[in-house]
Parts: sequence; C-alpha cells; structure tokens
Amino acid sequence: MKYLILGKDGQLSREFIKKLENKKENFKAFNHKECDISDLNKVLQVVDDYKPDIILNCAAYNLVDLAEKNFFDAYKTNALGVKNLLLASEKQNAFLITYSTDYVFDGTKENGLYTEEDETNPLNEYGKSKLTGEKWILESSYEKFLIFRTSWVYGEGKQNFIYKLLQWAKNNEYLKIAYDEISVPTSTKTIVEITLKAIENRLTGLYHLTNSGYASRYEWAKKVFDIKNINKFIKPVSSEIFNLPAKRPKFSAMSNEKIKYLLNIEIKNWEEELEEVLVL
Ligand SMILES: NC(=O)C1=CN([C@@H]2O[C@H](COP(=O)(O)OP(=O)(O)OC[C@H]3O[C@@H](n4cnc5c(N)ncnc54)[C@H](OP(=O)(O)O)[C@@H]3O)[C@@H](O)[C@H]2O)C=CC1
Ligand SMILES: Cc1cn([C@H]2C[C@H](O)[C@@H](COP(=O)(O)OP(=O)(O)O[C@H]3O[C@@H](C)C(=O)[C@@H](O)[C@H]3O)O2)c(=O)[nH]c1=O
Repeated sequence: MKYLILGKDGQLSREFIKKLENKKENFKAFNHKECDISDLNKVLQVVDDYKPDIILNCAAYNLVDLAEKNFFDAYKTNALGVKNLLLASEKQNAFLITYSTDYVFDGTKENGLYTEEDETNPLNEYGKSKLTGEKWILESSYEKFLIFRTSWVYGEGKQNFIYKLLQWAKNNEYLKIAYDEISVPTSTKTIVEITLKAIENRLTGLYHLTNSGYASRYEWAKKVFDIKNINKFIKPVSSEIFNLPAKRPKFSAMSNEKIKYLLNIEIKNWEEELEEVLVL
C-alpha cells in the first residue's frame, strides 16, 4: 500500500510519518513548499508521479483568529485544497482521507455531545472553510473517502494549546484560562491509530474522531500542569475577556460512539491519554 501525505511539517503529519516508518509502509510526504494543495496542477502532478493508494491530507490553514481577516487563504487551503485532492483521488482511483473540526458546530447543543447527524453552523471563517471542504467531498459522487472531525489536537509541534500554555507559563506570573470553552483534547497518536484501523476495516464516510470525555480549557490546563509538575496559579476566567477576533463555540465536544462501535474498539479518555503522551 502506498501513502501520499500532504502537509508534511504539521503535528498530525509527523505522527503519521513516525507510525508508517515503524510499520515499514511505503509513503511519500510533501510539505507546503513542495506541494501546495491549493495548486491543482501541482497536486495532479504529484499524484500522477507517485500513484498512491491512499492520500492523507494533513495540510490545513489552522490559524483561527487570522482566518477572520485572511479568509481567502483559509478557503484556498481548507476548501479548494480539499477539492483539488478529491479530483486527484478520483483520477487516480485513490482513497482520500482528510480531517475537519469541532468548529463546524456553533456550540449551542444542550442535550449531549455532538454526533455526526447534528446540524452544522460554524461561527468563524476557519470553521466555515473546513465545512466547505467537507461539502465538496460529501456532495460529490466519489465514495472512496474518510472525513474525520477531530478537536483540540495536540502532538509534536507548535500549533496546539499545550505548546501555547507552556509558553504563557514561562512568561507570566499566573495564567488566566477560559472555563467556558469545552471540547475534547485529542492526541495525534489517537488520530493516527484509529485512522489506520479505519483503513484496515475499509470504512468510508464521515466520523467524529476524538479521545473520550470532555474538558474546559481550564481543566485541560490544570491537568497539563499536574502532569508536568508546574506550580503556577491558574485563574479560571470567561473567554470573553480575551476579545479574540474569531468567535469560538462554547461547547463543541463530539461523540466518538459511532466510530467506536463500527471498529469495535475503546478510545482512551482524554486525561488518561494526556498522562501517557506527556510523560513519554
Ligand atoms: N490543531 C488542532 O487543534 C486541530 C486540527 N484539526 C485538523 O486536523 C488536521 C491536522 O492539523 P494539525 O496537524 O494540527 O495542523 P498543523 O497546523 O500542525 O499543520 C498543518 C500543515 O499544513 C501545512 N499547510 C498549510 N497550508 C497548506 C497548503 N495550502 N498546502 C500544503 N500544506 C499546507 C502547514 O504548513 P505551513 O505552516 O508551512 O503553512 C502545516 O505544516 C487539519 O485538517 C486540521 O484542520 C482539527 C481540529 C483541531
Ligand atoms: C490568550 C489566551 C487564550 N485562552 C483561550 C481562549 C481561546 O479561545 C483559546 C485559544 O487557544 P488556541 O489558539 O489553541 O485555540 P484555537 O486555535 O481556537 O484551537 C482550535 O484550533 C482549531 C485548528 C481547531 O480545529 C479546534 O479544534 C481548536 O483546537 O485559548 C486562554 O484560556 N488564556 C489565554 O491567556
């Protein structure tokens, strides 16, 4: 099986590369400079040269606040880029795997976690661009795809809350962390393991893929400091005080029941997973 990975330098990509190398699988990975997924000709050329069985799209424009003003850049990668990969997958008859976000929801659901059947209603440009990417695939007639919606992803890299938290801890006497944003911290390790299991089981379609349980940003930060023995005061605050450009959903935790059921697996609770990943 040949895997083609786009967005090589990102945190999810790095985990895939580690895993595929361990499993001695055949793969080729391209970073943003080497293959910009918004460039259709480049995408077609790369796919035609390598002829992959599986295309793993780990490329994304993830700068949630900047996307409010640079929405064209966000759409170019998160929507048009996905459409280009879909066209190339169809041409090559390859299986396309791509990732979306809990930010496709508005966070107002009152009776439980978001399921795959719930209505979407993104509050910010990043969420809208990711949802447009999803729709290109779902509304096409091509069936060889997997879309995984995930949330609050952390792994090796800087584009995650834990990295930011540790930076804030270095530079501040105490931290103010939001208690009113709730979702599911999810490790790249979990995402990679379950993606590979889903491929093995020939699953297709759209699924929510997160660790289990949920937490506020405040609870997440407390847990990180506990594990890392960081003795710094964290004050729980409302996210409103940060006055950030992008609106975020207040409660966007997603249910992973569907994928657990179909693959007949358990998925670790976010706290247990964090303990395991952070002490490694
Ligand atoms: N991080 C998170 O909290 C969450 C992520 N997701 C989704 O999970 C997936 C993986 O995210 P993650 O690993 O965290 O992302 P990262 O931000 O760590 O990595 C994304 C990579 O994509 C590259 N990239 C950006 N634009 C393009 C482009 N046009 N063509 C090719 N490469 C490009 C970036 O390169 P460069 O920096 O050089 O531009 C970067 O290396 C994404 O689909 C993301 O939207 C979903 C929920 C939460
Ligand atoms: C500056 C600051 C922010 N915050 C909170 C409020 C704010 O919404 C949040 C911002 O953290 P981040 O920048 O990590 O959040 P954000 O980039 O919005 O994270 C999201 O990224 C995209 C890619 C996703 O798909 C989502 O699942 C989610 O992971 O942190 C604090 O609690 N304390 C602070 O001092």
